[in-house]
Amino acid sequence: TKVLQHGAHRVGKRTDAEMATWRGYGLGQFIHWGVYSLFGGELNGNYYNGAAEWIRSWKDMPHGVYDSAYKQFNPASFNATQWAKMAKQMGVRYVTFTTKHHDGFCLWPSKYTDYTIANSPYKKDIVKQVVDAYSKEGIDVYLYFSVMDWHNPDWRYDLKTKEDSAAFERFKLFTKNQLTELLQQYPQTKGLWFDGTWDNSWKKSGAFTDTLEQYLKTLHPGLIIGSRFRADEFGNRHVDANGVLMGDYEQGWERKIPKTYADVHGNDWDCVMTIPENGWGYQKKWLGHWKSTNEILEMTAQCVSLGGNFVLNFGPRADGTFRPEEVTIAKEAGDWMKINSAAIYNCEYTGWEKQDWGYYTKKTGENKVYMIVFNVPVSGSLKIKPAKNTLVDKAYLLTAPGKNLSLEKLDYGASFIHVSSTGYKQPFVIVLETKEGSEKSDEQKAKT
Ligand SMILES: COc1ccc([C@H]2[C@H](O)[C@H](O)[C@H](C)N2C)cc1
Repeated sequence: TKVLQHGAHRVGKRTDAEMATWRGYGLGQFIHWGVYSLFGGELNGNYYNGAAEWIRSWKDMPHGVYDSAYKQFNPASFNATQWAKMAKQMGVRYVTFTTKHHDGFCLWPSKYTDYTIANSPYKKDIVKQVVDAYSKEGIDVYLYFSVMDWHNPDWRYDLKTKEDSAAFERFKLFTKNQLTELLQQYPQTKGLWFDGTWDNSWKKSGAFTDTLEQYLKTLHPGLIIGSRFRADEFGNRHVDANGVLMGDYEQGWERKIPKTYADVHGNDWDCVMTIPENGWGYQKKWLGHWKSTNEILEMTAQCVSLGGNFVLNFGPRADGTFRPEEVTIAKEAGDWMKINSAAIYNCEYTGWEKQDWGYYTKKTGENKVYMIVFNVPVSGSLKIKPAKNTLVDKAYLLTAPGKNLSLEKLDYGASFIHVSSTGYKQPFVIVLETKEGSEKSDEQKAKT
């Protein structure tokens, strides 16, 4: 391994209480809201076929039109308490909210630029309202912050000239100042979700990113920052030149979910996902497929079964209301979570051999394994194969703890659990209470 000045300063997961809380969230909400929500991916009847929050970069969008649109931002229907209650009902345990996206518009009254909510017709501090309302509902708040800032004249994609470097020095100070005011104004914040850090200018600022991350964690002990923030002194991102993760969790799972446990490399991680195929800000027209509640529940189970969290994005309209599809998904997912969240909250990877019927999760620190069943085979026989030296003491439906299900022993330490093979409209959970021990062979039994 190389000796790095600005590589990872920790190998392996964080072991503190704040990170243990993060690890147990299971389900989160992302919210993208800003000036881009006014356009909803459309201008003069034409639709931008990229992600709606990127519409300023569309060739058909005059920068002047976009950059003056904030003068129309006045969300009359915005009610942070209603947002937080919808999220609470859905069963999310953390929310990540856009304070400033790539367009540079600040949803808090930043002292370091005029391009903020304070100079919009709405005037009031949106970040504060969101932080306060979600914290009041017991949902932890994380703040999304885009380093790349298309509005700030000192932003640079690369550092080619002395002038570039002089401008970027000013930009780095601007960034540090804005992050300082976010942590000081909204101290309930549990972490920062960085974006817009893939350009050469940032990759060439490895030492700065290291110093800044340490400064932020000194300013706010326990702060959680993922692997999208740092660069090492060679411009590596996410993992340093020695292949060690730089950040408190792997933050690369954007609209994709790891296939196997090996893919997560023993890191903490979460997956951030859109309901439509792409697009995070409000889009008037969702192009292509958008996910059903059962698909979203399956992604949630899949992530938790591989030791991660699942974070679903909502893109409210400029007026502060949500699309009917989003309201429905929050309600339906919440109804399922109300009954089944034991299999999601504070659960982790079991290491048992994955079966076709669905996903295993394990309650952290307890001898309880959950089967989250999505695909009942035509036989109605659910095969389970506990890890070595683990026996199943009893099995029962999470919704019927008094009625033990019968386990038919098979060879090689496997068993069948027989359930009805029809009539399922949504996933269900079977609880397996486990104990240490190994299958006694018949002759072993005969001896005792
Ligand atoms: C270059 O491809 C990108 C760049 C940035 C993104 C941004 C989205 O705008 C959204 O904020 C998402 C969380 N982020 C990764 C998505 C794809």
